[in-house]
Amino acid sequence: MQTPPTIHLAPGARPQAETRIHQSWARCADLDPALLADPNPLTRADLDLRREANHHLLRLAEPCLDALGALGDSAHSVVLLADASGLILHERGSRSFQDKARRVALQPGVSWAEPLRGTNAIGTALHDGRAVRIHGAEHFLACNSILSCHAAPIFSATGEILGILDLSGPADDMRDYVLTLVQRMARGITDQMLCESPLRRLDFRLGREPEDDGRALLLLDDDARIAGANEAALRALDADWGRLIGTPCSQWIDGPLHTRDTPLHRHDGQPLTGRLIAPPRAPARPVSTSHAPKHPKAADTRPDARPLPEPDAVSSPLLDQAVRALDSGLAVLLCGETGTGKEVLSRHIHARGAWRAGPFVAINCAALPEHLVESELFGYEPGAFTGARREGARGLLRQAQGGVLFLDEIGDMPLALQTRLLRVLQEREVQPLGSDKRVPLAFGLISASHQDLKSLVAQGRFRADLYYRLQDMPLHLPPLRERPDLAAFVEDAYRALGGRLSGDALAALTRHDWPGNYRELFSVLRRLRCQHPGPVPVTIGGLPGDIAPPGSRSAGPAAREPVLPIMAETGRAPAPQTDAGPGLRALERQAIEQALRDCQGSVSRAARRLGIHRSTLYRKLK
Ligand SMILES: Nc1ncnc2c1ncn2[C@@H]1O[C@H](COP(=O)(O)OP(=O)(O)OP(=O)(O)O)[C@@H](O)[C@H]1O
Repeated sequence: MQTPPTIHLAPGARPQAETRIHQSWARCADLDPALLADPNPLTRADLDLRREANHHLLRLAEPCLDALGALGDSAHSVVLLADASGLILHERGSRSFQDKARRVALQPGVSWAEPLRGTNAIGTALHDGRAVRIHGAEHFLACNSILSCHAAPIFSATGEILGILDLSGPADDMRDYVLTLVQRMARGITDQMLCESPLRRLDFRLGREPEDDGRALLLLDDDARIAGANEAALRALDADWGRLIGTPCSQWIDGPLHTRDTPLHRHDGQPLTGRLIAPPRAPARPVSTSHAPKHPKAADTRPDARPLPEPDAVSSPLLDQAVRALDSGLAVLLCGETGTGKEVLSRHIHARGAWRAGPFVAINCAALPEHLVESELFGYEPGAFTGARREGARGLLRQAQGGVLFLDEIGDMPLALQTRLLRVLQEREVQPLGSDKRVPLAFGLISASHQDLKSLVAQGRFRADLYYRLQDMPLHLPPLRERPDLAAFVEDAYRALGGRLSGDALAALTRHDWPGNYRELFSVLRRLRCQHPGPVPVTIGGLPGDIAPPGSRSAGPAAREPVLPIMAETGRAPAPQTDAGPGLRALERQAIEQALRDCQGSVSRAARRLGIHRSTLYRKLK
C-alpha cells in the first residue's frame, strides 16, 4: 500500500472533498498492480467505434471541447471527454502538455475508471456522480502526481451519467476556478440536450429576480408530466431525478404555465418565475399520405388502423425506456426473434413519444428493391434519372420528418447503402439525387433486427460504425418461451377469443417453443378456436400435431378432430398432419364458411380469424 495522500483543499472547498478522496483510496487499496501498471490503449479502429457509440454525446460536447480546449492551450492543460465507462474519447488543448500526459497514459483510448487507474478525477467523478479535483499526490498512482485534474459528470435529462468532462494540467499550476468552470461546461452539455428535446420545456428560477445559478429546466410531456430535468432544476425543487421523473409538474410547481415569464410557486410556497418554451421546430411539415411510396411492402407511411396489442408486463418497461431515450434524441435498436413484437413496440413508442404529432414511416430494409433503393430512400429531383417521376420524389427519409423513422430488418440493408445511410445520420442532412441542396432532417430513429447485428459486424456484413450509431439504446425483446407468465398469457389470449383450454392443452401450449413467437401463437389460437367453436374446453388431443406431445393426440375425445391444413403465417411449413384424410378439404371449406358467416362476409376479418393472409383466403375461395 502506498502512503496515504496529502489533500490539497482549495480555499473554500468543503471538507467532504477530503473524505471522498480518502474513500476512493480505500476502494483502490486492493487493486491489481498489473492492471494499474499497464494501461493498454485501444487500437485506432476500436477507439473509432467507441466514439461512434458516443456520437450523441460528442456532438453535444463539441462546442465545450473547443472552448475549454482554447483555454487549455493557453494554460498548458488538456481537456478530455470520457464515456460513461471512463474511457477517454477525445482530447484538446496544449500540445506540449498532451505529450507529458501521454507518458502517464492520460490519452484517448485509455480508461481512467478507478479500478484501472486508481483515484483520479475522471474515475472518482464517475464513481461518485459528482465533480471532483484530484491534485498531485492525491492521485493513487505515484506516477500521476504530476497532474492536477478537474472532472465533472455529464448527466442525461433523466440522470444517467453519459460521460465525464475533464481538464487536466501540471500539478505545479493549480487554479481554483477551474473545477467550477468544468462543472458549468458539463452542465451546459446537459442543458443543450434538454433544449434539443422535442418536448416542451419549462425554464424557471427560484425567486423573482434572475440569479446566477444556471437555468433550471424541466421537460414536460403532453400530460405535463416531468420527462427530464437538469441539475439546477433538482436544486430549485430540492429533489432528485428518481423522485421527479414521471410525476406531474403540478405536484412540484403551482401556477399557470405561460410562454412569457410568469410568477409561480414551489410546492412549499417559495416563489418561482418560469415560462414554457415550445420544442424546436422540425424543418418541414410531415408529409401527407399522397406521397406514399411506390413499394408499399418496403415502406409504410400510413397510419395503421389495426388496434395495437396493449403493452403488458413484459413490454411496458421496454416501452418506457425507449420513449425516454427517443425523446432525448437517442437512436433505439430493437432486437428480438421474428414475431416478438418489434414493430408493435415501435408503433407504441411513436404513439407515446414526443414525435407522435409527425408520421410513422416504417421501412422494411429487406424488401427494398435494390435498383431503386437510393432514390426511394433519399429522394430525387425532377428528371434526375431515366424513369424518374416528373415531379421528383421526397424520399422516405424526408417523409419521416417530424415523426419516427422505423428501419425494420436493418441487418439486411446492403453494405453500399449502409455507408450512405451512415453519412445521412451523421450529418442529419440528405442530398436528394440530382440536387445540389442538402435538406436538414429531424426525426426519431428506431431500427429493428431479428439477426444478431454484432455477429454480422464480426462477419463484415454490417458496418460497425453504423451499428454503433443505431444502438444508443439497445433493447432486447424476449421470445415468447421466456415469458415467465406464459401459461396465464396463453389462457387469457384464448379466453379473449371466447374459448377455453383444458389443463393439459394449456400445459402443452406453454411447453411449445414458439419459434414464430406472438405471430405464431395467435395464429394457432385463432385456428384452434375456429376448429373448436363451442364452449367445451379444448383438450390436448385437439391441439395441432407439432404442439401436442407424441401419443397425446389419441388421448381425448377431441383427438378425433382433424387439424385443418390451413397454413399459419409463421413463415414455416405447416406441421405434418398425422390425421390427414380425404375429408380435409371439405372440413377446411367448412371452417372458412363458418368464419365468413361469423364475420358477416368480411374476407379480411375472416382471414384474420383463421390466421391466414387475405390473399390466401381469396385463393382458397376460388
Ligand atoms: N405483446 C403482444 N401481445 C399480443 N400480440 C402481439 C404482441 N406483440 C406482437 N404481437 C402480434 O404479433 C405479430 C408480430 O408482431 P410484430 O410484427 O410487431 O413482430 P416483429 O418482431 O416486428 O416481427 P418480424 O421480425 O417478423 O418483423 C403481430 O400480429 C402483433 O400484433
